[in-house]
Amino acid sequence: MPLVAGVDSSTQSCKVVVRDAATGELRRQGRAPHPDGTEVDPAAWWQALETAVGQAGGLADVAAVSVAGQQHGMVCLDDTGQVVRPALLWNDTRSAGAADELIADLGGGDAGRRAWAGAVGSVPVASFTVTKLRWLARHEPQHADRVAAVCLPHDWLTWRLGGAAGPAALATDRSDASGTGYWSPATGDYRPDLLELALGRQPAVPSVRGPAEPAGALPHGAPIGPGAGDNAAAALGAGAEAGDVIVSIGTSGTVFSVADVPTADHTGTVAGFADATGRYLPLVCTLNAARVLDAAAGMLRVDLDELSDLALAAPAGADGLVLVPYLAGERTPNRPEATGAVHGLTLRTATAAHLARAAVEGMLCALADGLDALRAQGAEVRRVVLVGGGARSAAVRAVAPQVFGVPVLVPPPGEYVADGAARQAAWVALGGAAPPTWSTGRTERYDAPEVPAIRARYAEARERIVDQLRP
Ligand SMILES: Nc1ncnc2c1ncn2[C@@H]1O[C@H](COP(=O)(O)OP(=O)(O)O)[C@@H](O)[C@H]1O
Ligand SMILES: O=C(CO)[C@@H](O)[C@H](O)COP(=O)(O)O
Repeated sequence: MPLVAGVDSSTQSCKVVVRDAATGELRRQGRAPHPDGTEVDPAAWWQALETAVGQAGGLADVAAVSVAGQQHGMVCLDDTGQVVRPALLWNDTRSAGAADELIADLGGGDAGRRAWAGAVGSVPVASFTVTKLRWLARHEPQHADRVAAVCLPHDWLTWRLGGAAGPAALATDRSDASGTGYWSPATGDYRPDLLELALGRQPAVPSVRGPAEPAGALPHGAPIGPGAGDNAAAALGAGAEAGDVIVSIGTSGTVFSVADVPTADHTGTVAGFADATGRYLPLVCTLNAARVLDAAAGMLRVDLDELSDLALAAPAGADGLVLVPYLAGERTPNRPEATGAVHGLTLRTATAAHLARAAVEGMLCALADGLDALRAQGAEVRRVVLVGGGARSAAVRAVAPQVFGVPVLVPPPGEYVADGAARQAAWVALGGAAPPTWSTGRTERYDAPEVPAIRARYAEARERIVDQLRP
């Protein structure tokens, strides 16, 4: 049977899987790290992709490949196809003021937010590409003037894989286009007026391909799929069906479900994205997820497994110790300048175990707020499927049902974003109305009685934070 490849160019690393197109059986894989920071030269992603592809045995024998990637990052190209400046990533908060300006431009306040939600399904926050373009126009006019085309990380890698034949060859898919802030999932069209509102003129943008429509070809002729934003690819990789709710704990924390109808939450909490199958992906995103565990482990000078053991040694609720996890500022709630906080320190709670537990609970409470927001948009949350690097933590798996109040299903540890990209590539290679059915293997189920006191105490602490010090 033919082989297919899937790529996940995520915030922290590039992962490549090569799988059997029909069965999904894993044949080869590779990975390479990305540089730290919220501003990255796209050349570093290309280098990591080449390394990871090399480790995975190359692409010469695959029948198709697809690239999934971190959403929203602004990659600007000049008229020769050169990158104008390093990409601003989804977790770069410098464009928070630009988001406010854009909302003001459409009427301000509630009216402005309703106008944006009606136009593109989402209200702009610093993460979205449209706000980064406005920031560029205001702060780096010399760069803004050179922008001939703007695209996203996965679009740029797809284009490079296909030979980079000029900006006109750029292509994307619905899911990633829906995170720009200038494409409407409800109508399937770009909003050139909003693009112009942001940058002052209309640069070229990638053409939006259908869910299994090729976006280019490898040198040996194998098609390159349209790719996807990483969350939409995770939904495809985990085999999510309409109604399933996924929580992904990576650099970002995301809470999303596959829906048959688009959403338009004017509060801005739920982003009304598109998915990778032709449906929709209402999504809540936090800036603080797995790295909260990394930071807690660093503070306690333990590794991630030891952090998990410590957290499980403390009681549920950590005797009232709460960690508010806004270490990178926050997007949901929209507090780009916020910092983290620890509340409830007493002689009893000032232990490593209590702090470890509070870090796990605080991160999960922020995601539980996301579940509530999805419910408010009509999602029925009967159970949660947990994926991402953070799902490897035994403490996260055990505590999640206590905080979420529903059973938690954990598929075997894996690269679900890269798998989703591979499944899309199989769809492109094999054709048909739907992607092939692949098994994700044995899912573990975690049940525990809900402990409402954890979220109640967190809700008390959540508002008591201070903003970052200005240098
Ligand atoms: N055993 C573990 N326990 C807790 N966190 C883990 C474990 N293994 C990996 N991680 C975390 O997973 C994160 C990377 O997850 P991943 O989903 O690959 O992120 P991204 O897609 O944003 O690059 C890292 O921050 C790392 O700390
Ligand atoms: O901004 C979002 C979703 O809107 C993030 O989910 C990014 O897509 C980055 O993802 P990870 O690297 O954390 O997986």
